Amino acid sequence: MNWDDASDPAGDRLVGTDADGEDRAVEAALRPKDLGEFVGQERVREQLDLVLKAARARGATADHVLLSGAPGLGKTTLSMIIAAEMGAPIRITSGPAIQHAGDLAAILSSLTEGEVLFLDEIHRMSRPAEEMLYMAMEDFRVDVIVGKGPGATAIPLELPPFTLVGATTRAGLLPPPLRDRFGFTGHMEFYAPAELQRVVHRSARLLDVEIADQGAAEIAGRSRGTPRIANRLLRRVRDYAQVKADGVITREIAAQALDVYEVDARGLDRLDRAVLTALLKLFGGGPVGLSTLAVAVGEERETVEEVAEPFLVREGLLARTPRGRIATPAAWEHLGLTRDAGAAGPAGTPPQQGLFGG
Ligand SMILES: Nc1ncnc2c1ncn2[C@@H]1O[C@H](COP(=O)(O)OP(=O)(O)OP(=O)(O)O)[C@@H](O)[C@H]1O
Repeated sequence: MNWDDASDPAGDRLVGTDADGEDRAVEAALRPKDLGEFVGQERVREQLDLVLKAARARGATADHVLLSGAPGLGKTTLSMIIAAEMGAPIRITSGPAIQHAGDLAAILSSLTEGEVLFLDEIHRMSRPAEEMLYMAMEDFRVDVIVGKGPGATAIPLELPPFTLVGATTRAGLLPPPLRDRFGFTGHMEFYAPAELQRVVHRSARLLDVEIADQGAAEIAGRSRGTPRIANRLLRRVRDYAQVKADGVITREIAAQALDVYEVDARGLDRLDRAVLTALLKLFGGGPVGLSTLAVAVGEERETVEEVAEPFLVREGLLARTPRGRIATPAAWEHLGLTRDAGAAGPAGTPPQQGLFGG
């Protein structure tokens, strides 16, 4: 799975990790503004706090920072916090937007002293731009090439000191020379339910929504460890609470609302459950090949592999083995099936363990 393949084939999913238009509109209002407000990620927060405090004490520009982690965990938010804590402006761009070294030169040469440059999906920059970035990060200088062929000349351009904040879904995707030029690397983890509960409470307060502790816990438990999803589910639950109740989000209201939206107690949506149900009911828990599984749920191979499976694997419900996909005991338990009953299938499909796994 390629986390960074932002073209999510099931992009309108309530539990999708990429930001949609509505997310973007609301996220600006929900972003924590300083490290104190930023929930969770204790280790990264503490380390970053030291880096920034030390830079401020020296009156220097902060070291370059690399943030790695899945989408929606708060990398953009943290980069804005870094700028705010340093009292510096921030410029936001992304790897795919920088296709030519010239694009990067234009951005770099217009930075002001101390400015934070946030480069999202930094691993998707073009190679020439990447090489230009090495020198810019290390020496605050770039060589702008003028002309072509034997007559081409490199004109050195001095840059003001700046802080690069790079974000990537996996630090391992970066070439070592780039990775080594960051003074600090923070790995963002998925959030624990209690942390997400705090995110939900905070967002509810900002959105002026009344929510009970158990209501926030119910949303948090279904948010797949991701604040972006928690905030999105909160908005849908708020709609439900307004239309079907008195606007207050209790545990029951949150559970009913998310059942309507087909996000189950563990955060699986319709697609995840379809994959798991097919694996259990039609193939006796596997092993079964990806293509067969995809046909069984009427989806593209890529959709099953890139959209549904990563979370199922992370949750320990499905395993990818050389012989095919297999369900774990937790999958049977989650769907309330037993091996024999499950393998019999809903419409009397014969058990198929022998055929597929044995
Ligand atoms: N630690 C946190 N505390 C409170 N809210 C958070 C936290 N992390 C993220 N959020 C909220 O989650 C939403 C998504 O965060 P953000 O855009 O920073 O994620 P991201 O990692 O940059 O995602 P992407 O990689 O897709 O750009 C924002 O609305 C932000 O307010």
